[in-house]
Amino acid sequence: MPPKKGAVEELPPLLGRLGTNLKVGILGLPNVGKSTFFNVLTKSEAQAENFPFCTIDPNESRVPVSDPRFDWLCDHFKPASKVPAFLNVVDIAGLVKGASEGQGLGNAFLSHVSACDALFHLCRSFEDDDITHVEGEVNPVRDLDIISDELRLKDLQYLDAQVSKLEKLVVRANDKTKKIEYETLLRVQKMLTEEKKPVRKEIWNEKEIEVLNTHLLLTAKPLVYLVNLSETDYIRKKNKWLPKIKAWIDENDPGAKLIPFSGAFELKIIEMPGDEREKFYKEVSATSNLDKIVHTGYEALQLQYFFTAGEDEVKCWTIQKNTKAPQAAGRIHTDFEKGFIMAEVMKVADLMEEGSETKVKAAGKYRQQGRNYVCEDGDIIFFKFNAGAGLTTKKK
Ligand SMILES: Nc1ncnc2c1ncn2[C@@H]1O[C@H](COP(=O)(O)OP(=O)(O)OP(=O)(O)O)[C@@H](O)[C@H]1O
Ligand SMILES: [Mg+2]
Repeated sequence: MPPKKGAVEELPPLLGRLGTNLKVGILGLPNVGKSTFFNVLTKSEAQAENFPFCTIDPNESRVPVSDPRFDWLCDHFKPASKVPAFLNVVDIAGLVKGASEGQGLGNAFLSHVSACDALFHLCRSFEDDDITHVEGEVNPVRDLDIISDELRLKDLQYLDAQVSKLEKLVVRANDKTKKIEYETLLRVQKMLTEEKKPVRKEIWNEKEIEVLNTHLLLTAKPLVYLVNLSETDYIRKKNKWLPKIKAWIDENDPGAKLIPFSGAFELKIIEMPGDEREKFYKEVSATSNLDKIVHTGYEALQLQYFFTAGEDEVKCWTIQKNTKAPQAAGRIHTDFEKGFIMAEVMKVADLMEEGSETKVKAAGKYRQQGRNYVCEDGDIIFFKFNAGAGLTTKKK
């Protein structure tokens, strides 16, 4: 049956926590360069020392997401206030083999992972005899196995308890309301045990996603692999482990992103004044990879943003993918969502091409969208809403 006219059509839910204040955690063995990466990323002062477990409490910071469209809008409107989008990043303590059984920082560590919505899985591919490796020698492929096993084992441990609780209700007490939950978790348990496949790799239906979103398993979190190279290897774009890491990903996490970077290279350029840095980039034919990492992390969180733009302010408003216009309006104020009338949408590319809002309108590219409009990344939106007493207000 076609949906009723004017009704809001439902889109399939996303796997993961609902909300816009999502964060990406930096995951890896001790002493692989997580805090160094966090520091260069956030230019903050979290401890980066040459000894395992130097980061005990998770450090959290936010990093602006660069966007030439945002820069162009700021240049165009010259607003008093400029607010970019941010990626929330958490530096987590190192995980060791056996963490799921309480080794190292064990469960405390895993609860920090659990609080994140996506993960940068960082592995060490730089040699340095002065920097201790908890497993003896550098071998990122073995390290990838250790970490992914720990996450899987932790999920299994959690599932064992949940499944036996649900079994009592569904099988013994015939509670039909818990049947889907029980069956979904059984399927996850089987998949993690027999195929060793992470939850994020399976295609789930809507009901299953609803169940999974009440459990938030560690292997359901989107993951981006970061390989920490020596400065020399990063510059020459070569390292003996890279093909092996790629092969490991193809086998264990096909389709996942792999981004090489170098903590040492990034530390060096962070100290340089802008013009010196540009000169150095040319000299070595390499540039920082941090921007790419930030964008990939933001995408892994399934986030995007729309703009509000005017002389007062140019601002990026973070929304989850598949967000409809009324909910996007609700990001600005709950009244915008409650009294939503329409969204007036303009594309940055059209504004760039035409030169002004008036010309975009004249060219017929300024669109009025209703409740079912799914916001697209980088839309410039003006919401019209009914402010309680029947008053129609247009708000930027
Ligand atoms: N690409 C690199 N090349 C050489 N040395 C590096 C590189 N990246 C990081 N290091 C060095 O490795 C050491 C460990 O780094 P860091 O403290 O960032 O690790 P960590 O993963 O946060 O450790 P922990 O789990 O103990 O918190 C530091 O001395 C750092 O300067
Ligand atoms: Mg650290």
